[in-house]
Amino acid sequence: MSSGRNRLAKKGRWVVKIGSALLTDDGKGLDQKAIALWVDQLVRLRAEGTEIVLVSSGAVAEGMTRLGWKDRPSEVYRLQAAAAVGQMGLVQAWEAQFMRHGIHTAQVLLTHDDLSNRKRYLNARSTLRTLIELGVVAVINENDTVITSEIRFGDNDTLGALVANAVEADALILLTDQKGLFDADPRHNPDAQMISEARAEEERVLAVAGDGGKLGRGGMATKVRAARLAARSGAVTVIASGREPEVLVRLKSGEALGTLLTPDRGPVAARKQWIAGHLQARGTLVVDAGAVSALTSSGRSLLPAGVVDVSGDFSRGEMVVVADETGAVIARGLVNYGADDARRIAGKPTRDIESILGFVGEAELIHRDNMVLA
Ligand SMILES: Nc1ncnc2c1ncn2[C@@H]1O[C@H](COP(=O)(O)OP(=O)(O)O)[C@@H](O)[C@H]1O
Ligand SMILES: N[C@@H](CCC(=O)OP(=O)(O)O)C(=O)O
Repeated sequence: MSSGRNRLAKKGRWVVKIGSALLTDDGKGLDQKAIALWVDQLVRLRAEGTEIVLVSSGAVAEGMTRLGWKDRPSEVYRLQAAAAVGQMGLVQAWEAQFMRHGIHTAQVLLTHDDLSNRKRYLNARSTLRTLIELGVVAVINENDTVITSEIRFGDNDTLGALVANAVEADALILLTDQKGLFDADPRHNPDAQMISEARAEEERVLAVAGDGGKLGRGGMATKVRAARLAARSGAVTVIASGREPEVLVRLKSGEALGTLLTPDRGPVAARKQWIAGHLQARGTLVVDAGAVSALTSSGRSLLPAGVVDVSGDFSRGEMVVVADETGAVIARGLVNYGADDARRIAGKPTRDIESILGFVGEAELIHRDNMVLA
């Protein structure tokens, strides 16, 4: 088994994204039988220790069916209205199927901005991680009411990748209506061959990926781009057919189904680069010797108690530098509290956060997962 396939066989966290064509049987209405079968598989994976987050498309397609529309409208406001109608059916279908197994689901509607803006990213991340801890399956879709470009291009693949980044998933599984990525679009080239495994960054992989079908979807191009995004936090991506019997369970057992797209870096290195890469530091937290040792020797999160000084003007989710009392930079990370709140809780025990601020966002000022040591 290749090392990428091997990663799928381990316990881990999967983001499973199911596309519109599959969910609605190519626009004919929600395929309840297929949904029941995917849920049975997801429940088995969970029982074996895999954590699952679901990204479900299909709101526009289901809304069109419910409203009796034959053709996908080009007006964005009509697409948004259709999505609002269809989303009702979508969440009902997932909830009913998971309830058969006594598993709670949660509806989460997100935009790409929510996962790019640092503050909202941290908020979405905390909610999703809490749902995972509670054993609830999040059913995520785009918040189509407030977005325009994503709905025009029909792209939940990117959303799946951003979610994979946010929850630090080990794998992003893109279930679609083809067996995988072919070296040419099989709708137009009957001789096209499937690519079983490649690096997400390989040029040829993006070069062969074409657009989607009549439901106005992103096609393979958005899937390959999603794999590249997912690779930023070290996740592997699989593009596979949701119609393949037991596809999820078989992937988990390491079977070489679909196309596996692998990251160039391991999860830790990829994530560190992602945090450090694009952001400018907005402030500095000066920490005492105890905190320096907790961060550098014990790999701990930064608690307010160890902070002796806060400078700069930053908001929750922005990047700050952590320095020791001589000014040497120890780490960088995404801060859980804005500058004013950070100043008020600096030097205080975590248990006092609530009485000082009137709420507790997080116990840490910077969680170790959001921190890169210098
Ligand atoms: N190289 C390729 N290999 C496989 N499918 C391709 C390729 N290029 C384009 N496609 C098209 O991409 C479609 C899947 O993408 P899309 O319709 O957006 O699905 P989903 O709704 O599942 O996201 C396939 O039906 C296929 O026609
Ligand atoms: N969020 C919208 C559009 C998403 C979409 O079409 O994505 P996909 O079918 O996965 O390429 C929906 O639920 O219909």
